[in-house]
Amino acid sequence: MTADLLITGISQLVTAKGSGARHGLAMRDLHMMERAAIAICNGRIVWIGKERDWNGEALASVDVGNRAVVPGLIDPHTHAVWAGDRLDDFDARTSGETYEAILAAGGGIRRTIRATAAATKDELVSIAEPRIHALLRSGATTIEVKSGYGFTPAVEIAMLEVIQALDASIPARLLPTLLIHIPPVDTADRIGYIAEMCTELIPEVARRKLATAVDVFVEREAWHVDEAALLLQSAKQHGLAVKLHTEQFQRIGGLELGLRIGALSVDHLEACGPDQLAMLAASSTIATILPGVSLHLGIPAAPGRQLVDAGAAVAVGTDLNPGSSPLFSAATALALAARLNGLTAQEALVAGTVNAACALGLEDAGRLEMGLQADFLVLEGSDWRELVYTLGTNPVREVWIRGERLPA
Ligand SMILES: N=CN[C@@H](CCC(=O)O)C(=O)O
Ligand SMILES: [Fe+3]
Ligand SMILES: [Zn+2]
Repeated sequence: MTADLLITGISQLVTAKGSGARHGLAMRDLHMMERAAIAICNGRIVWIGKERDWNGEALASVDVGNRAVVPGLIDPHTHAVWAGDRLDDFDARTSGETYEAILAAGGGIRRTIRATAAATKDELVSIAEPRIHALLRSGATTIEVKSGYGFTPAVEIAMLEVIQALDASIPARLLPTLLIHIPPVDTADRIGYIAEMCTELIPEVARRKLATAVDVFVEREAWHVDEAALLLQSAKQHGLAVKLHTEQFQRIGGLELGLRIGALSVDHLEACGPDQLAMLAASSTIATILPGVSLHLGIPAAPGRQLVDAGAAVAVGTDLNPGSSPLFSAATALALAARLNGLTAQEALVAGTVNAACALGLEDAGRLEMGLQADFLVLEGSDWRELVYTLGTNPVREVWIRGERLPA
């Protein structure tokens, strides 16, 4: 066999094997190979095995110096494109105000919507670029990015075009989601707004392939279940996958709607109750938990441990956004999931790789296997568990995408 490149000096190569989401305790089934090597051709993995078993020819080789290698992480939930800041909200919250009260008073997400509408597309690209780079440096080689700070169809489309432009200029793969975030303040306008989304925005997004999924925020201060159902049904009619932000603060039926409608994922789940665990476990919907939100807002952590024990397929994301989770590291999201949500290191790695890929409808990502794209991380240490153990510094030494190392 001839390869373009052979990666050697791998102390441990750790990956889930085989496609599909891992449910429950199967989230601990990782495959570990010591003193491994990876052969790459045209950006794809053509061989993985023990270094001593390689008998092909490689045009070049790189010795990673006795370090652990894991698949590139998948961040399945971010709002990385926004303008302005939420520092005044942060001041208010650290002085005792709640996130929901700030939102109800016209601040919070609405403040970011005003700032984002006032920015040009070029400005949004240049503000968001360093954020995506931070996620990439932290190990995320595939990143979902939501719109949702646009509000009007024109600005939502502009946000999705910004994500498209970022995707073209950054080596990470970006997956765009149309987020129908919050309703107009005036109750009387809600029905008209939903109609506009269903007849104008969603069809245009589907026609122009500007997003692969539609997400709706179900919450007392956002959309109610019957409203979300209309929006998500329209998404499905137009061939788009669906997702929900749900059970963040209140239980108002969003999770049940998500399962009924066949959502790819239900995200947040901080308020998910014990009676909902089995329902989620019996479904193919991924439970995406976002520990940065619990840390930043001081709200209860989603019951990650209970979800896994009940048999659900759990994914972890940063939820990078200015209001509820200014978390710029996918590796730290895994580290927090172990501390706040009770996942083991093994479960956290599966949650941040294969299961996160499934939350985005991707079958071909989050694993190191022959035939798949060579997206992987070389860690600083020789024991892969440092990825989930480390806090406050980057455990990721090198990020490789399509068989190429990103410049440091
Ligand atoms: N929960 C609603 N949406 C975002 C927060 C957006 C914001 O506060 O700007 C979230 O995922 O938490
Ligand atoms: Fe969120
Ligand atoms: Zn979110």
